[in-house]
Amino acid sequence: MTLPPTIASRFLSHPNHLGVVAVGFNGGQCKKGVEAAPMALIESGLLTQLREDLDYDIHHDNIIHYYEQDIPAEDPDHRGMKKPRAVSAATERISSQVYNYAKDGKFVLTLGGDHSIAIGTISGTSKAIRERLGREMAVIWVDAHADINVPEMSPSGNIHGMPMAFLTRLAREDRPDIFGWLKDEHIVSTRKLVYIGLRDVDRGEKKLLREHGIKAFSMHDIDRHGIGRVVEMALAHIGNDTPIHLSFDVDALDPQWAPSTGTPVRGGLTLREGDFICECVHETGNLVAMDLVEVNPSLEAVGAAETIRAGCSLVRSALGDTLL
Ligand SMILES: NC(=[NH2+])NCCC[C@H](N)C(=O)O
Ligand SMILES: [Mn+2]
Ligand SMILES: [Mn+2]
Repeated sequence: MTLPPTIASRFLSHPNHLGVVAVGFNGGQCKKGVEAAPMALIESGLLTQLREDLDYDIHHDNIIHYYEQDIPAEDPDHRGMKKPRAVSAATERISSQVYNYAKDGKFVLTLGGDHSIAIGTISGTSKAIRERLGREMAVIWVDAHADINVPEMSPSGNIHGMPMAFLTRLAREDRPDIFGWLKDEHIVSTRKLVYIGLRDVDRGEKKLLREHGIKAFSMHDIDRHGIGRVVEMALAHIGNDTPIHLSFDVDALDPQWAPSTGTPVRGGLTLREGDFICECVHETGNLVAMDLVEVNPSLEAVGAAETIRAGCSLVRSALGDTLL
């Protein structure tokens, strides 16, 4: 029997080539342990499965990057942000790692790390897609949280709650050592951003989503319409001719499925619903990159193996694994 074809994104020149970036970074929030996720995911066999079961040609430097050389000795708060220089330096480097794979027309899979790393991943694909195809890319952000706080309105100062603000330029900073390296080619339009799974959105974030008309499907919408209809509406908003970057925060899943994460929120997606989102995004043939973030194997230790298994399942689904 031949393997089922993994559909390739029609936007990639090497759709079966997978560039993997293992990002052991935890500086966007305050809990230790999230830096161990890429190692745990890889040790559980994720890359082997992608190679052997799904036929991907894996490009990986076999290094888990911790970006220690990028962490400055002094890193005082700036505009209420914690560790702004460390996060800026790490994400600047991640951005060029992701860009280097994406510019060759490879699919880019990034294993986080906390969600601040999306400042690097999304800016990297966005720039490569602009250069290669002369077009803007869309972002599907699957998360309990909107992660679109402008620094001044963040309740925590944790940058993992802010990446979409910097990526859309709702937050701007000109200092080159604090995200000033983000240029126009890195930016994503608020019209091309869609959220799925939201249930813990800060007051200021709700205001931003409303004011900028950002498309968002909360758990309420999923309860009302069902996951099938919600994914259909999310994809319809993006349109069928736009490359997609999928940023999946494992805390979008209910803690029942993914307890080992830094900011769990009850009332989330089932693992099947999470996988279904990934399967549907894959089926568009437009997916060019995926992030899996916020797996923290040291939290809720009894649930760590389950959380890692859930993460692997999400990645396989997004990369074309099918049930039949
Ligand atoms: N990537 C995450 N898990 N983000 C959680 C963010 C929580 C909260 N909204 C904050 O800004 O601090
Ligand atoms: Mn989250
Ligand atoms: Mn998040």
